[in-house]
Amino acid sequence: MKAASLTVRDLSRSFGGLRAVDRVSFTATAAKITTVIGPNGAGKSTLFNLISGALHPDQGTVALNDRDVTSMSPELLKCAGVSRSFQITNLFSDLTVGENLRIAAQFLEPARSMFLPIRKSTRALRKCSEVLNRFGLAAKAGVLAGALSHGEQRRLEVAMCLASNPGILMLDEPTQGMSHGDTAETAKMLKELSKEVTILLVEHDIGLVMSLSDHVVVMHQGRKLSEGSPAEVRANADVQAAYFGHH
Ligand SMILES: Nc1ncnc2c1ncn2[C@@H]1O[C@H](COP(=O)(O)OP(=O)(O)OP(=O)(O)O)[C@@H](O)[C@H]1O
Repeated sequence: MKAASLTVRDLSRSFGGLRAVDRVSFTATAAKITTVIGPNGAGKSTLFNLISGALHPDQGTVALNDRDVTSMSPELLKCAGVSRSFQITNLFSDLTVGENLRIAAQFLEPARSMFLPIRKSTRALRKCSEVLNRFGLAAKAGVLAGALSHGEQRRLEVAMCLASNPGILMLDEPTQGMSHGDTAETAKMLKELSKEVTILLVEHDIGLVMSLSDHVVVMHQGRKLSEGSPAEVRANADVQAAYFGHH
């Protein structure tokens, strides 16, 4: 799929009396990196859950290109082109790197291919080898996912998201727990990927956010406090007070 744009309008969700996400609107432009930031409890994960279908909004819409995808199940959203990785490691640790990718790429095949020998799943197999090479994992194809380093596991998660050929890739803290070197390498890879797939991130590492993002959405207490280029957001007085903690 070609890189898609994602537009969120007036999205809201409460838990009891708490408005975790309060009328948030923004657009993740096609083939760009948009990052959602904000202090703990700002509503970033809830927003991601609303967009990716894990939670239903009380109000508001989510559109992929011009198609309304509000409240679609995560499975249908994946068919529509939204692929999401999670903060928690989401791999089959007893399967090899290649097998994990094969499962993710099987999505590209018609359902009936489940009953055919694996070698007949040519699209999935081609995608696997492309993704293995691209993510520098080809030499590890036969290694159990559980035996990879933390950085490699996170890389495999992103690779698995991409194996379904999405139009938008949603990543929740893709560099969490990574070494400095792995973080830099992942940043480079994401920048490269963003030429062909729209990327929507939640990220805490503010240095990374500023160097990597094309567009930043700042949340605070469920609301969108500000949005703009990294430089615009950094210069915004409200953001400085609420997020960076100075006035
Ligand atoms: N399932 C839930 N039930 C009740 N309250 C919830 C639920 N999920 C989130 N909240 C509350 O909604 C608010 C926003 O939480 P959310 O996890 O979306 O914030 P966040 O910005 O992702 O925080 P963090 O950076 O710590 O992950 C918080 O006050 C949280 O306690």
